[in-house]
Amino acid sequence: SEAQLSSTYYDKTCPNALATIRTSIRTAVSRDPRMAASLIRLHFHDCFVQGCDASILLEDSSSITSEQNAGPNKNSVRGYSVIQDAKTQVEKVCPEVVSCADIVAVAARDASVAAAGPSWTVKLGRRDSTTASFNQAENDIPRFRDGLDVLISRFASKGLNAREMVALSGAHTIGQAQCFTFRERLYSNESDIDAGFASMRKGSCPKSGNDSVLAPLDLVTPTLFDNNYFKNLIQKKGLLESDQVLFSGGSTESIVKEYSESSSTFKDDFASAMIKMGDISPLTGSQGQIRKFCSVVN
Ligand code: HEM
Ligand SMILES: [Ca+2]
Ligand SMILES: [Ca+2]
Repeated sequence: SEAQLSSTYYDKTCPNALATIRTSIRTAVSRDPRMAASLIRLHFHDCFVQGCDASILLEDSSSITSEQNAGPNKNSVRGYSVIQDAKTQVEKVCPEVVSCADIVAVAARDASVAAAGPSWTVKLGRRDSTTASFNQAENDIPRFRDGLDVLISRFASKGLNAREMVALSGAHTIGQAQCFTFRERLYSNESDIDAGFASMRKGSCPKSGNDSVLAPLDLVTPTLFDNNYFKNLIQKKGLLESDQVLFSGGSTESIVKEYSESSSTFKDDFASAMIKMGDISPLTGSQGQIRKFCSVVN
């Protein structure tokens, strides 16, 4: 008899929670448009490690080995301070009521809306962990060199099917990636990369050069949450190997094609899949705690 998340969870205890978070996220995205992408990714990397429990926000301490230093996160995940800023505003109106985990989930939705992506009703009532798992962050978060079968099984182990995985990967319709994440794909003489696209990207990502130079994950509409990501894949212009592998002769090709032809199908499925991802093993009831500061256990 586990407690369920509910969209009305704070209606009585903090009626202004959602409006307060929204204002905070809108301000952050208007200052730095890329933050919309970064906040969606932050929720993903939280939920894939111990569930959606704000474990990713905990910093190193005597009792915590931070997930922030794990391979997929280090010098890569952004937005920690944006979440803390929203938490600070929420604490002013309702101290010690709203979890950091819920703020991350709401921020991801508000970020999607800010980038002209879909909206959805966020379920609430997650509590914050008192632990983090560096090892799970190393082992469970998908990697950019993963093949299709590995990707499918990683998502399956979190309760998400292949169609949901393809929809969620559509988050790469916005945001940026560093050179080291796609360099091998550019120089490996693969047949599944468009030659013109490869030579364009080689310009700013030479064989031996600055690893951290950025390129847009969607070359056509990098700040707009649309279905162009899927059109790119059909043209062999996916940036990461883990992007292109979704349209490379495997079982997910028909889903990519479907999303490339219907923006509304993609957006509806993305919203549903984000709700399902937000449901990954939440702490509820008396489990965990409501942190006072998102980066430390009370
Ligand atoms: C399918 C497996 C996935 C892999 C292997 C993957 C990998 C990556 C990598 C390597 C980057 C660039 C990081 C960097 O260069 O610092 C990135 C960026 C990003 N990822 Fe994913 N990702 C996956 C799925 C997802 C999902 C499910 C979401 C969200 C629902 C997501 C959202 C994003 C966003 C929005 C960015 C851009 C972030 C920014 O600009 O700050 N990704 N991803
Ligand atoms: Ca987590
Ligand atoms: Ca786009």
